[in-house]
Amino acid sequence: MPSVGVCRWRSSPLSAVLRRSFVVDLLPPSRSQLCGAVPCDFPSPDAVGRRIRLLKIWWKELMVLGATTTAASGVGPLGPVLGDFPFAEKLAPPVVAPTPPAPPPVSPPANCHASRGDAAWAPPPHPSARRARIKRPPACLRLPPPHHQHTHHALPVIPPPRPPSSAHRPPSIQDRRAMGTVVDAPTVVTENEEVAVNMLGDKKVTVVFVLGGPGSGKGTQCANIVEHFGFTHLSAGDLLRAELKSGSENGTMIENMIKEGKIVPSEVTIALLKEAMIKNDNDKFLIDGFPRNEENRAAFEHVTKISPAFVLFFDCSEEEMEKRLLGRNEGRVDDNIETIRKRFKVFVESSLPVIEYYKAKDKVKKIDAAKPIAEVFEDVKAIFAPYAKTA
Ligand SMILES: Nc1ncnc2c1ncn2[C@@H]1O[C@H](COP(=O)(O)OP(=O)(O)O)[C@@H](O)[C@H]1O
Ligand SMILES: Nc1ccn([C@H]2C[C@H](O)[C@@H](COP(=O)(O)OP(=O)(O)O)O2)c(=O)n1
Repeated sequence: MPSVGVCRWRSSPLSAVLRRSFVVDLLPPSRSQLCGAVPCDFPSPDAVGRRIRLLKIWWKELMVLGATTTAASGVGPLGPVLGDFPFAEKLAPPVVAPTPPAPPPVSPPANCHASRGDAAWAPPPHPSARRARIKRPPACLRLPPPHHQHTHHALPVIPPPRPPSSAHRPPSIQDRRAMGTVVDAPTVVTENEEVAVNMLGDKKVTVVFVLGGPGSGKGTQCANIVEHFGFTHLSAGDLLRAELKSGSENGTMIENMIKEGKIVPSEVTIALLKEAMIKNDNDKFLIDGFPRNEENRAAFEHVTKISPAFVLFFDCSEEEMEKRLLGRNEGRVDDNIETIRKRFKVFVESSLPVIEYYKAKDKVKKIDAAKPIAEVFEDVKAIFAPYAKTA
């Protein structure tokens, strides 16, 4: 049994939309493997059904991880709280079959160019991973390429995005563990949806996602875009830092995630972004540093029904980004060499797949961000020309 499960209902002050969350925290050492929240918004009977389904899947994953359900922090044991789940039938813990013995080592297929020692190759999943709800791509395509330091970020060889269908979900925790990737972000089970209406209340919005590695110059160029093209800049990192300083109940969790270079649960970041967009009169937003993983992306689409006009991707070598971050001098707790390396790893493993997702939709505009600031902005300007202010 790896850890103690803590479960509670709580009201989120962050957003009227994410009113209630079913929160499950695993204490160390499993905290880094699984920590997150299933947003439970109940606008319609359909949505209730879907949430219950998601909750069941999540519950099973917890059980498979072997979480015990002991009460901790005075918030109550998992079972009784699940029993209180409004609208839900009782969610009995699934019977978990004993894990079969590990299969003998398998060599990569002849037509797979990666070698066994290569992170790009993964053996077929252990039978315990058979619960996967998605059709798995060929093993040799499953992982991003190995993480080399000081290299440009060629987009990883990953399977093309799944077609939008409620039958397809991001890989489960077991899938990711079977793949051998680090589960660096909490998992919210979300569905791929293509329901963009781009409306926030009665305002139609244009959103551009600004992505790139830490220190690639996203914030610097966003300031230029704001000045020349009338967008409002929303940095996910800045919003999270402001939230932690505000003394919010999520403050400690956010601080720890940032210090560790990890990605904060989507519901927190999305609520902050949504609130900021609603409060602002502008209808054109640069969302900087988000979505940082597939969970961020799918949850944002699900909650906001907003799809980006395009994704601005700042491509830069790690060597250059590291130099810039170490010279940034903004007093950030995560601009130290140890956390920087972790952030690079998270970027390659979790953020590049998001860029790949949008690339397949022909929505990525890639910029060579290694050039001097003014030259980078020349390239950015060409992309934003259609949004030139007409005053
Ligand atoms: N093209 C560039 N060339 C050199 N330094 C840059 C460039 N763009 C940004 N910087 C500097 O690098 C550091 C990181 O830039 P920043 O915009 O904060 O990156 P990000 O928002 O992507 O983390 C800052 O100190 C910034 O002044
Ligand atoms: N979508 C996001 C964006 C940022 N964060 C957290 C984790 C990131 O390492 C920190 C800092 O992000 P920020 O975008 O400000 O900084 P860098 O691009 O890494 O320089 O915030 C997050 O958890 N989720």
